[in-house]
Amino acid sequence: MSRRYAAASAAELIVAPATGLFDLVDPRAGVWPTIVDALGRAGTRRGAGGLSRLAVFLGARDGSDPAHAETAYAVGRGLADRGIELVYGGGGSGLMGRVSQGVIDGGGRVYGVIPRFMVQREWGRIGLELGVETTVVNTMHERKALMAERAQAFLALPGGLGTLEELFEVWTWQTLALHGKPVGLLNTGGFWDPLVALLRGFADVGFVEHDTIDQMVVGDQLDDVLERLASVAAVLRTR
Ligand SMILES: C/C(=C\CNc1ncnc2c1ncn2[C@@H]1O[C@H](COP(=O)(O)O)[C@@H](O)[C@H]1O)CO
Repeated sequence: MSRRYAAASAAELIVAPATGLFDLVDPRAGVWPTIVDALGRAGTRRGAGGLSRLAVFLGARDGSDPAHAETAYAVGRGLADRGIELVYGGGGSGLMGRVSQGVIDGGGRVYGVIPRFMVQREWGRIGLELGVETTVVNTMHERKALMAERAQAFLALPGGLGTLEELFEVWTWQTLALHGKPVGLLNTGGFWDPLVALLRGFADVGFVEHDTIDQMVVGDQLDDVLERLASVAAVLRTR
């Protein structure tokens, strides 16, 4: 628990005693990135168009195509290079483990939010690594709310039911104007093409706005996707 700030009532902050820095940081106050930047660990480049905290939703499994694991790791390295904090579900397995390992290896920042029952099942990222901050919450709902609050934009990589659930929740909240944060799909190997086609079909028959789908950033290059997320964020901010 933070000394200067009360952590979210239902959340319990795990601190890294090796640094002692986390004691002074409210996970939601944005102080942590400032401290890390001051220490010069976060790289020299600011995130594309000012994005500095990105939530990534992705599989707790690797899937059968090794390209997805490679991409997830590369995305982690890419976020570290750009000084963008990874906000994610705190897991250590599958693509979740890969992306967070990429960030750690690149010397970047990881902010994980994981429900207690997953920690008890040892699904969380193990160990207290430099640059990794983990918040343990009581429920899946609290986890998603905290991630959504912390991140400035959302990006889905390949995954399964959990990934879809997380993606659709933040996307639905955006259409309801509960937040103005952009949502994107990293379309490695055309993974998301069937979903986009399905949703375009929904729009054709009047259940989804075409604009809603057009605003979703879909691309297979991280640089391009990050730039477009930052542009959409600027547009949504003006609404
Ligand atoms: C599947 C295996 C272990 C499960 N470990 C998980 N660790 C963390 N988070 C998980 C885990 N399983 C499901 N989740 C939740 O769904 C999201 C990703 O799920 P998907 O269904 O794989 O897309 C994740 O963010 C969690 O919400 C053993 O291999």
